[in-house]
Amino acid sequence: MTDACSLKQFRTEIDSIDRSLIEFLAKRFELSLEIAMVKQKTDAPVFQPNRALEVKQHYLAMARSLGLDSEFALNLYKLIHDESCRVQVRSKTRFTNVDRDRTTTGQPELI
Ligand SMILES: O=C(O)C(=O)C[C@]1(C(=O)O)C=C[C@@H](O)C=C1
Repeated sequence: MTDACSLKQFRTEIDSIDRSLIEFLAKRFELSLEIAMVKQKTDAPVFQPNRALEVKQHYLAMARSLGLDSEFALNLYKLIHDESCRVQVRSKTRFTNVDRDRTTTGQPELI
C-alpha cells in the first residue's frame, strides 16, 4: 500500500471516530436535558458539586488507564461539563442568576 493510500485510510478512520464522538456527545446532552427536567420538578440546582467531582475523577481515572494526558482529560471534562450545565440552564423556563453564574465559573456561588 502506498503512503498516500494509507494516509487516506487513516483519515477516513479519524473522520468516522469524530462522527461517533459528536454523536455520543449529542446523546450525552440529550440525557442532560432529561436531568434538567427532573431538576426543574424538584427545584434542584443545575450545578451539582459532588456529582461533578465524581465525573471529573472518572475522566482522570479513564485517562490514566488509557495513557492519556491528565490535563487533556481535565480540559475535556470541563468543556463537556460546562456545556451540559449551559444546556440545562437554557432549557429552564425560569432560572436564577446563581445557576447562570455557576455554569460560567464552574464553581458554586454563595447563596
Ligand atoms: O448529574 C447531574 O446532575 C447532571 O446534571 C449531569 C452533570 C454532567 O454533565 O456530568 C451536569 C451537571 C452537574 O454539575 C453534574 C453532572
